[in-house]
Amino acid sequence: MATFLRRLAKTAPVAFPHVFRGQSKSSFTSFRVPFGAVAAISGGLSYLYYFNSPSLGHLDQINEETGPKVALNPDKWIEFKLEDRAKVSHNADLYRFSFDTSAKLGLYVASCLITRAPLGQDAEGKTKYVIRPYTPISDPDSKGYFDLLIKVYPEGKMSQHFASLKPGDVVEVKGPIEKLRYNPDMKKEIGMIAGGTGITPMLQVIEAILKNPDDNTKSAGDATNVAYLENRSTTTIIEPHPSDFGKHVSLLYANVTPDDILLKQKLDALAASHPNLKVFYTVDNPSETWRGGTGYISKDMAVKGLPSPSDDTLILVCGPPGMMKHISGDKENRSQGELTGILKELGYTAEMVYKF
Ligand SMILES: Cc1cc2nc3c(=O)[nH]c(=O)nc-3n(C[C@H](O)[C@H](O)[C@H](O)COP(=O)(O)OP(=O)(O)OC[C@H]3O[C@@H](n4cnc5c(N)ncnc54)[C@H](O)[C@@H]3O)c2cc1C
Repeated sequence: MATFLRRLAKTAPVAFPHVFRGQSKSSFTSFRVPFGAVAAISGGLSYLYYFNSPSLGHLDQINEETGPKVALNPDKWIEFKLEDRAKVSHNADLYRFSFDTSAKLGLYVASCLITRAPLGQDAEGKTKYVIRPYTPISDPDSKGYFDLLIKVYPEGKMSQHFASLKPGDVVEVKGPIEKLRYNPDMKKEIGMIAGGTGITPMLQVIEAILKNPDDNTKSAGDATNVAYLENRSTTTIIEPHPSDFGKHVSLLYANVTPDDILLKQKLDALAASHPNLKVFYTVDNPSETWRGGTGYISKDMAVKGLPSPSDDTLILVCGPPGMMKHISGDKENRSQGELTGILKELGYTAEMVYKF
């Protein structure tokens, strides 16, 4: 685990006087990865649930006869142990959870999971829970661990719960929750628009497209995506899946300030080592040295940065409600909702757009 943190530290542009909450047995290394501070994604799943009858499963309930050994169960809450955590920015933390090292998490690209935490008791003395979805940023093929990157809200019920966790604590998780099911033969041109923590599902898709199926270092036990990226961006020639070969991916990523950009160094290194990936950043409040775009994602940015409307184009959108309204219209309950906003005005159709 210390290796994980050390490697992650090396990707950081600036050393940061870290504050690790809680007590860790590991010897942490200071690091900082800029992280988006745009309001967290909200949507159909991002509301408060209260449950009174917990149905808790355990990792030993994995059924090895039904297929590959996976840790997640869509019908049971499973306890996952927090292995380690690290401060990523002024308001975001990276959490690594561990499980049976011979099992995969059971996530596919792109999906999320739901977490729940006890939140007091109801009038009858039964436990109430807060439930929130999160999108792991670790490789779905990794065995024995998964990583969550979570922005902390001062009054946020679940993010404050995460902020209080220390290694050894457990979190109850259920999933996967199906979102877009990516497959290499889907579309040739992939465009992405993300705001703040909306980058997390995009990372899953980007990594799936750029992934080399023969490269075993990707699933090495102690390697995060970030650490793996560091290795492969300097020493490894990437051979994409045949159907992903030549696929173009362009990402427009909006944040409030340059320091809020999540995993910028990782995205930059991926783009530098993969000519078929283009990343464009825009921020509301640029610094004096900022060289990216300024302001909300505009029609002009979309025209220049995204693949044109076509049957072979897919545009993925994920961000806070205001951004979704501006870009594509928000989701409605659990459906995609009507396509509106600048994507509609630019000639994209509902079939060409997926809202996370
Ligand atoms: C599919 C999906 C995937 C997601 N993946 C991620 C991820 O990978 N990482 C991540 O960080 N987030 C992710 N999110 C967002 C996440 O689910 C939570 O919404 C987020 O962490 C905030 O939850 P919370 O309980 O901490 O905050 P909440 O308690 O829901 O509060 C959120 C904010 O609203 C404010 N607020 C709360 N109640 C009120 C009120 N009554 N009036 C005014 N303001 C109020 C709070 O002060 C806080 O600022 C995802 C969301 C979705 C839908």
